[in-house]
Amino acid sequence: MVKILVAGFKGRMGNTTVKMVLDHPGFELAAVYDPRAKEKNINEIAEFSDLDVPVYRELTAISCHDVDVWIDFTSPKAVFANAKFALQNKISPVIGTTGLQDEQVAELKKVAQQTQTGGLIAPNFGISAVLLMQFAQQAAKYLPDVEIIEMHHDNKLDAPSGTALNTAKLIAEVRQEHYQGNPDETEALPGARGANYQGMRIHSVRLPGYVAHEQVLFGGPGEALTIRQDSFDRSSFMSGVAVAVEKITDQHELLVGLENLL
Ligand SMILES: NC(=O)C1=CN([C@@H]2O[C@H](COP(=O)(O)OP(=O)(O)OC[C@H]3O[C@@H](n4cnc5c(N)ncnc54)[C@H](OP(=O)(O)O)[C@@H]3O)[C@@H](O)[C@H]2O)C=CC1
Ligand SMILES: O=C(O)C1=N[C@H](C(=O)O)C[C@H](O)C1
Repeated sequence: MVKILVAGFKGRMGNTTVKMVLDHPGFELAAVYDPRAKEKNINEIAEFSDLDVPVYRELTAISCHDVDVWIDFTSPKAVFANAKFALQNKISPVIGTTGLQDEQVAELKKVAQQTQTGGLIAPNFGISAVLLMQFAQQAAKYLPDVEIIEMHHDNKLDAPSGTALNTAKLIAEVRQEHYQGNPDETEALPGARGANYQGMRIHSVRLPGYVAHEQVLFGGPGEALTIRQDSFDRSSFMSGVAVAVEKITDQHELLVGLENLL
C-alpha cells in the first residue's frame, strides 16, 4: 500500500484527490493537512464520516514514518514550505500547486538530491495539457511567433497559470527570443497586449463556469495553427496524479513535468 497525505484536502482539487485516493486500489489515505482545519479527524466531515484519518494542522506534528507520498494542492504561498518539509523527511512530494518560483524549484531539487528522495512538480496532470505542451514546443520550431491564451475559473489565485508559464518556457527552449507585433505599438489600456515572457504574450481569462483551458496560437506568413486543450472537470487531473503516486517513490530526484513519468 502507498501511504498518502493530501495537503489542501478541503480545496477543490484536494477534495477530488481524497476521493481518488480512497477509490484507488493500492492507495491508503494516511493523513490530511491544512493549517486552518478545525477538525482533528476527517470523520468530522459528513461525507467522510466512516473514515479514520488524522487531520494535521502543523507540519511538525505529522507522523512522517506513516507517509510515503505527499500530494499538494494548496496555494502558491504554501507550496514551497510544504514541499521542502516533505523532501527533508523523505516523503515523496507530488506537487500540483502552481506558483513556485524558479529559485524555489532549484532549492527543492537540492534538498531532493541531499535526501535522495523522488518528487514531482507537475504544472498540469491532465494528459490533454501535457500533450498540448509537447505539441506546442514542436510547432514553435517551425512557427516561432506565438501567443498563449489561458482560461480558468474566477477563483484562481495565480496568473498566468502554471500550465501557460510552463508552455512558454518549453517554447523558449526551442526558439530565439524576439519581439512580436509592431515595434511601434502602444497600449491604450495597460495590459492590453498581455504578459510578456521572452517576447511571447500570455493572456489570462478568468470567468465563472470555466475550469481550465488553454490555447496556443501560432502565426506564420499566410497561415495559422491553434492548439487547444480543455479540462471540463477536475476528474481530468486524477489519472495523472495516480500515475505520479505509483511511480514517484522509485525516483531519487525532483522532476518537473508529468511527461517524465509517462
Ligand atoms: N497541476 C495540476 O494539474 C493542477 C493544479 N492546480 C493548482 O492546485 C492549487 C489548488 O487549486 P484549488 O484546489 O483549485 O484551490 P483551492 O483554493 O480550492 O484549495 C486550496 C486549499 O489549500 C488550503 N491551504 C492553504 N494553505 C495551506 C497550507 N499551508 N497547507 C495545506 N493546505 C493549505 C486552502 O485552505 P483555505 O481555503 O483555508 O486557505 C484550500 O482548502 C492551485 O495552485 C492550482 O493552480 C489545480 C488544478 C490542477
Ligand atoms: O487553478 C487551476 O484550476 C489550475 N491550475 C493549474 C495551472 O495553473 O496551470 C493547472 C490547471 O490549469 C488548473
